[in-house]
Amino acid sequence: MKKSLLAMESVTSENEKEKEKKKQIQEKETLVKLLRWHFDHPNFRDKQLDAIQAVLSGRDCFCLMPTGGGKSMCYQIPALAKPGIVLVVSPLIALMENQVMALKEKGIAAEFLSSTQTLQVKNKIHEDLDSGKPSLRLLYVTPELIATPGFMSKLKKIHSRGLLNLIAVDEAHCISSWGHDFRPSYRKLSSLRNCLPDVPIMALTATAAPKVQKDVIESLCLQKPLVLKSSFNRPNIYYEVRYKDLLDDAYTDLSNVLKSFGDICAIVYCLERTLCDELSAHLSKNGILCAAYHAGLNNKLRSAVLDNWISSKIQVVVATGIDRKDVRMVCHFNIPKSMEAFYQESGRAGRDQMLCKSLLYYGMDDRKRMEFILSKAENKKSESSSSQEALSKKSISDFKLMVEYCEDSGCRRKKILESFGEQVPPSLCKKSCDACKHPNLVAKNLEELTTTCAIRQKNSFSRIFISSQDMNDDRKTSEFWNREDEASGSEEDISDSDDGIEFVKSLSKSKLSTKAGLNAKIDFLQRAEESYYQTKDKQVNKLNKNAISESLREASKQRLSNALKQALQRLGDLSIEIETSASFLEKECHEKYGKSGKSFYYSQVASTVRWLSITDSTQLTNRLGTTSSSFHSATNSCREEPPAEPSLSPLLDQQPTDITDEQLHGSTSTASETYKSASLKESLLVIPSFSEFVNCRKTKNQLNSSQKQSPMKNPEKKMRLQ
Ligand SMILES: Nc1ncnc2c1ncn2[C@@H]1O[C@H](COP(=O)(O)OP(=O)(O)OP(=O)(O)O)[C@@H](O)[C@H]1O
Ligand SMILES: [Mg+2]
Repeated sequence: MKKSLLAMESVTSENEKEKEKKKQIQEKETLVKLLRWHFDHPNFRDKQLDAIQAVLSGRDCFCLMPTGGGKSMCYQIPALAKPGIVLVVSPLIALMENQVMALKEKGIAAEFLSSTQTLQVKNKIHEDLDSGKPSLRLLYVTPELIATPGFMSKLKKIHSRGLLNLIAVDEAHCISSWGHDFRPSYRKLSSLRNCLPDVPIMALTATAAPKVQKDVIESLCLQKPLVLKSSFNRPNIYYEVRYKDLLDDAYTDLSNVLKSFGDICAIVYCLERTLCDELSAHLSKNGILCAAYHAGLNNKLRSAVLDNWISSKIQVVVATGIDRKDVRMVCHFNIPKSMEAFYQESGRAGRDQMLCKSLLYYGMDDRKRMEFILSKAENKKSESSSSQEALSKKSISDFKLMVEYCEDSGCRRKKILESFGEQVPPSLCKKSCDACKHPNLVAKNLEELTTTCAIRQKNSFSRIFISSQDMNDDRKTSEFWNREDEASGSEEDISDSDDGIEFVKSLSKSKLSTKAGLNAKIDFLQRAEESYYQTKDKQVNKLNKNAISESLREASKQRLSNALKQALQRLGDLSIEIETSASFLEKECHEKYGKSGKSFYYSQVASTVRWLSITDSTQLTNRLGTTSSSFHSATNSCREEPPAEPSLSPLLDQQPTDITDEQLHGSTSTASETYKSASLKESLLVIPSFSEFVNCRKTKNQLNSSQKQSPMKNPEKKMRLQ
């Protein structure tokens, strides 16, 4: 009896299992059909289906996938699988706009609510939500909106009608103060579970730090969530670092890189809005279709830039946060503050899985500036609480990892993945970073960087970097004015700014009104700069620090002499007297930049060293022979021509394949640029000081406005006016 009962039970459970299995297969088929029908993708990617099935069954889910891994699909498909609404919380208005636009193009009813919309549009969305049968499937909102009592009661009403299927918290790492992108407003999302207890929550992020993961799960009160993790490797991204201190001009270098890629779509990240604007202006001047995009622009202009970029009318955006799937290159013009931030931003490239490139411009001044900002934050936080102090210590150690990424000669990919705790087999990179592809060149650049910095540290102060001492003076903190603007945005507006900028705000005690116009700001900056240099110059005169000392000149001569020796080894014996030639070259540098200060002088020496490492015998003898007696005998006139411009595999790597690393001594420029620069220019462009730059801009502005004012200068306008 007992036996047969057991047998009966087992038959029943077998049947149930079968039924369950069948149901699952059917459900999977339905979901795949939805994916194919709406998105044209043949199949789900790794872990997507598990995530979708979990939330459809009412379970919470924590979804950790790399950038571009397809996280959005994990909440977009559930929105289509049953009637009702999926609420998506997103930190960036640009991301919301972008996704909503893409969904609408596919005929999917999606909207977003933010302060950027007109009242009319907002009212229409609210009407739909209040109706018995809303047509909306996906509603994107900012975390600030969730926190408003009015909106929360609306959500409760929708839920009471059984229409709220899922809450997806995108970029969920923003909730954690341990993350790279902490947004206090995200903290308010913890009320979601209390107010809407039985609505499944899905947290999505590409941030891998275990502490952040734990924090996200706890803060959102996820209950027994299905935790899904994928590898963070982005095999389609080629990683490269260029060293600003070894380049003649990073602006021009970037401009050349972008031009050499043709009409690709790119994002350039900058630390500050002013730099965004300046860089964008520089690139535009060089014929690159480009625009600045940041929270400082008015809504209309931001939308216009976004539209133009998405519709390919512009090629490059110089941005603080923006998205498109066919981005072929992401450039960081300043070092990011952490590996997480870098991974997230560089990951905006190649979301279509095609080859793409991450290019980081690393500069010592940028590094020092970031270190200063972080240490200032640490000082401030250590005065408040111990948890805050721990946090800022973490920021500093996070930044160290980023510096290692730039200053270490090892595989860049390995560095990224290991910083997220992933085990990396040596075969993983497959030469898809500059350190693996050109180890000798990278090592050489790093060596030169070390020398450059050592000498600079010893002998000069930079005219660009404002040292920590100087930062205590109000007049000298002016370069952070743009951050103050950023913080002045309305709460709901943010979504493109960084909540974690308070420490910078506190630095920026400038007396300048945040509402001041551009010209007022330029005037202010100019006065600040003048006073800065007046004070500095007084100090310098007193201590005679700015003079290019004999010992610095001697060190430069030595450097040039070493570079010359290497050049002669490479080119064969040209019977050049090394010491005399080195003196001649040093004198040239001194004559050109001796009066402009050490940085300029030193940069000219560095440039000459680089030139020596790639020049050919004809160019060398011409430069030395015509003006110096150092060239003693006829040169080997049958020397080979410099190599023809190599054919570039533009996205993966710009180094020529037929030239060894050893031949490319010391240059981070592309081979083509290097050869061009060797043959075309023997002298550096004169770099204007900030004042010169501002004056030139002012004159231009005045000219423009006087042209505008004078009808005679614009006959077309005059005719129209008449
Ligand atoms: N199953 C799939 N098959 C093919 N392509 C897919 C699939 N799922 C998503 N994609 C595509 O992958 C790209 C990246 O997707 P998505 O924007 O969702 O990534 P993400 O993980 O949210 O990245 P990020 O962290 O940068 O926000 C999109 O172009 C999307 O259409
Ligand atoms: Mg995403």
